[in-house]
Amino acid sequence: MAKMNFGGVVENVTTREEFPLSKALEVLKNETIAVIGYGVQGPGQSLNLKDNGFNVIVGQRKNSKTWDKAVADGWVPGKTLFEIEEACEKATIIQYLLSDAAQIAVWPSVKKHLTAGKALYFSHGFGATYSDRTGIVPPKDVDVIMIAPKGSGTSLRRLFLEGRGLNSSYAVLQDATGRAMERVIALGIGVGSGYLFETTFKREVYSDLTGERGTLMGAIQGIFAAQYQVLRENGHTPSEAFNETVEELTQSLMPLVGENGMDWMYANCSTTAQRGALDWWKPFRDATLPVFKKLYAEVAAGNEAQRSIDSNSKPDYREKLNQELKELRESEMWQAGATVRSLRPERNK
Ligand SMILES: NC(=O)C1=CN([C@@H]2O[C@H](COP(=O)(O)OP(=O)(O)OC[C@H]3O[C@@H](n4cnc5c(N)ncnc54)[C@H](O)[C@@H]3O)[C@@H](O)[C@H]2O)C=CC1
Ligand SMILES: CC(=O)[C@](C)(O)C(=O)O
Ligand SMILES: [Mg+2]
Ligand SMILES: [Mg+2]
Repeated sequence: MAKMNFGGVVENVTTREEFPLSKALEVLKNETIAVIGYGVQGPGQSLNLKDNGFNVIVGQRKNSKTWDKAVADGWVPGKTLFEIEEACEKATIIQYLLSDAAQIAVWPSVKKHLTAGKALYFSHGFGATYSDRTGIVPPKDVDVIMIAPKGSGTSLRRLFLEGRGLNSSYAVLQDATGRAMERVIALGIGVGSGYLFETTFKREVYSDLTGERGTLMGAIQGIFAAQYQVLRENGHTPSEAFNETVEELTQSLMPLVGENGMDWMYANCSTTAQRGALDWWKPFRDATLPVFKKLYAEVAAGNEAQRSIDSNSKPDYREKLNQELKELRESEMWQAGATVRSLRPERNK
């Protein structure tokens, strides 16, 4: 474990240099890892583990779309692909990668197979932190660990194939075997993490729920929609409004931020833009600060978790979500976006 200085605060991190793949393979050489669920994280983590040489099987409901997807991805029924309970029985490490709501419903079937010395692995602090709402209370004689990749399972796989790696946080909630820490770090390296930073289950779920509702997903759509509306109300065309709100950000400016930070992106824009951005970021911060404070309080109170459990446990939750995504897709702004994307020269090759 290395100590790294993050803007003046020293934290524990683990990199592939100090914990190479060879060491991870050694630590887990006698383990059978069962990845339960084949939605978004399941494919990314299981395929990366397999390509890295670990002993991994997949557990998924038969007669489901994702069972077929697992078969198409090369998992073999009866050999490396099983019904959930069968996979849990064979496993020494159970990676519980069902949706957070489904984890509640399936918990009794998984718990049954959590015999002494096994490890229960999550990719989110949700189920165990909000145990009063989820009923997920692991037996005392198993390790309870977490690797939470900080991004979509789709990116986890894509970056792995490019020889890069998404960062993940890790935590140990219960160490029954004395091996929980080496198990979790080895798994973090195995699933293809770029580096690992330390957290707790509670801190992970509070920050993750805040981030996805905030700047990563919710707030960004909100601020896009507000600016687009103002531009349209003032007579700007959809193409102009979309370009000045979204396209320039995703295609030109955000990649620069990702590469070298905000000041570097600013420095690569006009002095006119720099003057304005440096003046206006603070009013935007001040306007949104109360919303972020409210959001965090809702997360900490468990209300966001409860809302997600309630809505995603309904039988038609997928149809409802798809309907809302469709409304977003069919809004003028994102329809304009579809046309803008179709005009990117590389799409016409
Ligand atoms: N989506 C992502 O990229 C990320 C997800 N996570 C966490 O990883 C975990 C897995 O999330 P996702 O991959 O998004 O899950 P998901 O929503 O894609 O669902 C995973 C699987 O659950 C199965 N499933 C749903 N309901 C079921 C039921 N009642 N019985 C049996 N199986 C059922 C689906 O068939 C699917 O294979 C969650 O804890 C999530 O918070 C963490 C980081 C990013
Ligand atoms: C991709 C990710 O890490 C999220 C946004 O937190 C999630 O999918 O839950
Ligand atoms: Mg996340
Ligand atoms: Mg999340």
